[in-house]
Amino acid sequence: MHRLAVWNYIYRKGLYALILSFVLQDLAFERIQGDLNQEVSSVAFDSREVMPGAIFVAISGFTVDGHRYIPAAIAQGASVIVAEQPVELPLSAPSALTLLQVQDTRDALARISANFYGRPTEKLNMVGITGTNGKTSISYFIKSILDQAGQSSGIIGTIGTLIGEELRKNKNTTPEALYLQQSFAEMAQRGIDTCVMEVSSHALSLKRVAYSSFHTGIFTNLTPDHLELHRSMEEYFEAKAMLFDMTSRCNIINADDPYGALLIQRLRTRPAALLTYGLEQDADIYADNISYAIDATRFTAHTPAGSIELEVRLPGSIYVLNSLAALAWAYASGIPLETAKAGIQAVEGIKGRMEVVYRDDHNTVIVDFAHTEDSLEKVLSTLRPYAKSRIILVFGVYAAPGKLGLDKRRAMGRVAAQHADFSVITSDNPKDQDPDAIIADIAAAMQEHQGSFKGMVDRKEAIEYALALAEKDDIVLITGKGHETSQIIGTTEIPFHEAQIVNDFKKRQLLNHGQ
Ligand SMILES: CC(=O)N[C@H]1[C@@H](OP(=O)(O)OP(=O)(O)OC[C@H]2O[C@@H](n3ccc(=O)[nH]c3=O)[C@H](O)[C@@H]2O)O[C@H](CO)[C@@H](O)[C@@H]1O[C@H](C)C(=O)N[C@@H](C)C(=O)N[C@H](CCC(=O)O)C(=O)O
Repeated sequence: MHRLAVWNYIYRKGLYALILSFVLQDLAFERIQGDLNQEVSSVAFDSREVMPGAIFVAISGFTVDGHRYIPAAIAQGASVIVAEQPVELPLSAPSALTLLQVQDTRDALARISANFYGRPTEKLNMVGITGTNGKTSISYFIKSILDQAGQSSGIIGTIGTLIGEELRKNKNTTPEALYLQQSFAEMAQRGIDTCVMEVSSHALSLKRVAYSSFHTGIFTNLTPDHLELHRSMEEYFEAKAMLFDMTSRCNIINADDPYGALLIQRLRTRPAALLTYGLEQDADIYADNISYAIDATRFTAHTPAGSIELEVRLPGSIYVLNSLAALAWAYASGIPLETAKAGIQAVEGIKGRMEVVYRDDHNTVIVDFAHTEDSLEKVLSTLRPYAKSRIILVFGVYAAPGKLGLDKRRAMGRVAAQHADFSVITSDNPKDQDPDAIIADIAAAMQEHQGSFKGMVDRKEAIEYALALAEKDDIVLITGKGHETSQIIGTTEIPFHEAQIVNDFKKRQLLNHGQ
């Protein structure tokens, strides 16, 4: 049974008497038809997950209209329908069915889910992290600090939802409101103190985190990404800024980022405390004496509570900044600096973040999540001082529509041509787009900028080609969204494990050389 169904089942069979009017608290309606005093068993926004006695919330989606599935939801046993469009109930609908019309069903889903699970964020120390880059590593650093401090934590983000030792995969970085509230409730029920979560701009715009309360908000930076949803950088910024309307205790902002500086101005007058971090001395938490090596970055971190020497086992200034954000959070939470230091230093590597997946006397192979021109440029320029010879890059551009997609391919091609010594252009979650056409667009941009490259549609073959090409002291860098555990080609999700492909190839290579 789906885990949500199990959870809903527990609620249904448990001590909770969930009366509809209780679940609908603080929700405004445009139309009410039916009984509000009935018991409800569960909440669903997907007809395929409806259980008998469920509230079905119809979402007008980007691909299909959820209102179309109301008859299916009723057939599955839904006893309450929440819609944002006028709805004609099928003649076969039971007379006891309640129909509610609201202005915005995404907003209603968030409110209903929070009420259904007992407003669990009020029982947790909630830390929300937003920004284009750095969210995942900051959440790892904070979790590790909490481990050192002997406090329990849960994580929600790119890696999935981690509750105790159990890691569940998420469809989205920040899941839909229903799944979120369910996870929060589970954390609260298990006595977890702190929930550290990545809050995407999609989640903020699409109200996935509405009616959640956060003690702390952290802002990392803003660079062009997801402009297919937000249309402009201003809109993207305003989406991210929404998190800070929900924070009650502390806002921690990267002062080095221009959008961070803008946010700092805006947050100065808010009741929540404001802490800034950055590489410049005018930030509240800052770093100096930075020394970079491929295995570790060492620096002195300064906080209002004193200074400490830190060693972060990840290359580049970006991880100095991300560890400063975690340090700022520890300082704001009253955690001793030595405990924070131990926590930060205990993080040995982060999946998909400059992750060294293979290293021997000849080569280093690194996998990174970079999938925007800005992050690709950052990763390549971070690695450059460490590269004794060439950087061979394997990359592609994930499916993005129209002009936006074309601009992205051109920009990524330019960055690769300017910063890598050789590139293998390949597929990166092309979804329903033609991978050959994507590669051709990138190749044209690389040619324009005098880059050396080869195009290969099959990502596995592309990785193996780059590995075979690598000579002594070359770094092979594999970037993109496809580093996760699957690729989406057409509508099929294909399992894909880059670290494994690299290690299998290297094993074969060693065997072939008789070693
Ligand atoms: C653009 C976007 O955010 N889309 C999300 C949206 O999809 P959608 O609106 O297209 O949904 P839809 O397929 O049209 O369906 C509409 C409704 O009909 C329902 N339905 C559908 C079929 C059916 O048989 N019965 C039924 O009831 C669906 O459950 C849904 O409620 O609602 C879906 C269900 O909640 C999400 O999974 C989906 O995220 C997709 C997978 C996605 O790729 N989102 C990305 C863009 C995203 O959110 N990214 C951010 C940031 C990532 C990062 O930078 O880290 C994230 O937080 O992940």
